[in-house]
Amino acid sequence: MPSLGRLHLITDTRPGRDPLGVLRAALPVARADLVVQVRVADDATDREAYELARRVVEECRPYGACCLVNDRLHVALAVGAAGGHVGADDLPVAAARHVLGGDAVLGATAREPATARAAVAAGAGYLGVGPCHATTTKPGLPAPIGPDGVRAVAGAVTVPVIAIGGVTAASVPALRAAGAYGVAVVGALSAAADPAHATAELLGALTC
Ligand SMILES: Cc1ncc(COP(=O)(O)OP(=O)(O)O)c(N)n1
Ligand SMILES: Cc1ncsc1CCOP(=O)(O)O
Ligand SMILES: [Mg+2]
Repeated sequence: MPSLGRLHLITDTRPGRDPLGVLRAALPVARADLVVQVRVADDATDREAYELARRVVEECRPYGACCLVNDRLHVALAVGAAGGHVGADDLPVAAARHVLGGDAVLGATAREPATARAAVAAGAGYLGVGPCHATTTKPGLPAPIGPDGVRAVAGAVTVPVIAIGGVTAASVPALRAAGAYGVAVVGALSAAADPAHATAELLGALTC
């Protein structure tokens, strides 16, 4: 199985955003280093999630980039995505692994070492850890854990840790130094004036 990409682009489907446009800008720059997580609003229909995920899988294929689907694992299976990501309000990790099968990529959200270890024991292949920094992208999140929180989780598991929440190219070095394997971003690419350039900056920070 190819190694997990280090830059996770999470789709931004809020009004005024252009998730496929951002993806088309990022793909030629990041290629197989890119993981695209299809994330739609909670009130989006399954059909809307399916149509977006289907197009993301098609766009990713020529570049060898990996497409994951957030929360809706039946959509992941339906479009032939590489896997999915689950958190506390979604299927439990063991159930998600059962649904996706042993070879799929499965990520789980964790903020603390104990939950991180439990998620890995239940079948998670990577962990999304955060919020690392303040973000307005998702309301109602707990307080940011910062690089120290990332260090605590990364020290407790052997699977890749993907730092999420308010991540910018400027914050990547400290997160990497804390043990993050990669980062997941919404706003850093979706709100960028030049998403291709922003992708190159994030990748540069991740690989130096
Ligand atoms: C890489 C990554 N990490 C964390 C999350 C958050 O997942 P979750 O806690 O289930 O929240 P929602 O994204 O479903 O609102 C993620 N999606 N990706
Ligand atoms: C879905 C999610 N879970 C924790 S932070 C976050 C949103 C991250 O978005 P941004 O990169 O714009 O801060
Ligand atoms: Mg979720």
